[in-house]
Amino acid sequence: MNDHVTLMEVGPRDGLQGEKVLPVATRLALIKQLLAAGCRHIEVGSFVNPKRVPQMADTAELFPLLPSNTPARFSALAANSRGLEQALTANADAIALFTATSDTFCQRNIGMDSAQSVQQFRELAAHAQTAGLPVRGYVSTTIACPYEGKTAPAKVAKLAYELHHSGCYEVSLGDTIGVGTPRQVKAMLQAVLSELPASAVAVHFHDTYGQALANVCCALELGIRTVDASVAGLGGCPYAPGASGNLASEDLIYLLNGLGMNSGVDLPLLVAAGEFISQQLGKPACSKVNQAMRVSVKQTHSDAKM
Ligand SMILES: CC(C)(COP(=O)([O-])OP(=O)([O-])OC[C@H]1O[C@@H](n2cnc3c(N)ncnc32)[C@H](O)[C@@H]1OP(=O)([O-])[O-])[C@@H](O)C(=O)NCCC(=O)NCCSC(=O)C[C@@](C)(O)CC(=O)[O-]
Repeated sequence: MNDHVTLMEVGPRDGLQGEKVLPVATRLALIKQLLAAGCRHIEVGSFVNPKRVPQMADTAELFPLLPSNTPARFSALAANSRGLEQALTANADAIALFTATSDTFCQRNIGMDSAQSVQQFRELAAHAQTAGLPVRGYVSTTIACPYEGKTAPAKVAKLAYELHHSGCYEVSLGDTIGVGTPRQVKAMLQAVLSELPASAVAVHFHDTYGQALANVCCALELGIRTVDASVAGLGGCPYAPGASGNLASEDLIYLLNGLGMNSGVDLPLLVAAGEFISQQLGKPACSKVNQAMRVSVKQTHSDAKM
């Protein structure tokens, strides 16, 4: 059994896109802390319409400031050909492209239906590969859509197959509004794994109903070894009403450590990164691990006073 699990740290993109606008220097400081904690796959930002997602407006300024002497891979999300050109100019290490099972969600998010977005996806993926840029694909609303309801697993499998065959090295399956439970997630993943090898699949859970870690266990049992998560549990798609933050990276690493699985990520340093960004946002970190550690630190301090 392969005991290594890759954390795809999406906090600087998926996490921060749903929070208040932060300066580039703060986004950079977060990324440096994530690097120090051992994160090696970081989605740094997105190249989209800044009027629609102002939190990601300065991603082009952020890229040249990233450390160059690191084994980490810095990726960016793009929603159209202009975004792809920006990612190429920025020398991103990889590009993340996006589609969803739901026409309404696609329309609200990128102004086209699912079939049109797949067509655009193929064109962008071909262009990126010609330019030597690895492509990661997202399929959103894999369990349910906030506008259209439940998603059939066969629909997810068909889309995942199409993205994989358009050249994605990996397809990340998003439970965008975090409603899935392990039974539904298992059915969806089994459908996808009948078309794609587990090595080409990642999972991306939001934690709206507290099911994200249970769903990760389900994915691990099925052989999937890449998990997206966001430091401090930040985030959520601005076009998915009701979606709460992503699975917190700290909680994921705590789980993996407990299972004896290696991620290469240092939990205390990751917790520090979560505390840092939460302070910048003026709110407590959503991660259970951060909350537990704050309580135990307070307890130690009050014990010391006695
Ligand atoms: C797709 C677009 C860009 C189409 O953009 P549009 O606004 O729908 O229409 P447009 O193509 O006519 O462009 C309108 C304006 O945007 C500008 N524009 C257009 N493209 C760019 C660009 N790349 N960079 C900078 N500016 C751009 C363009 O120049 C124009 O400027 P104006 O004339 O009004 O001044 C837009 O709909 C958009 O930005 N959507 C936001 C998409 C987004 O970031 N969604 C959140 C990420 S997806 C997600 O979170 C889910 C995921 C991946 O995490 C997985 C999961 O949880 O399931």
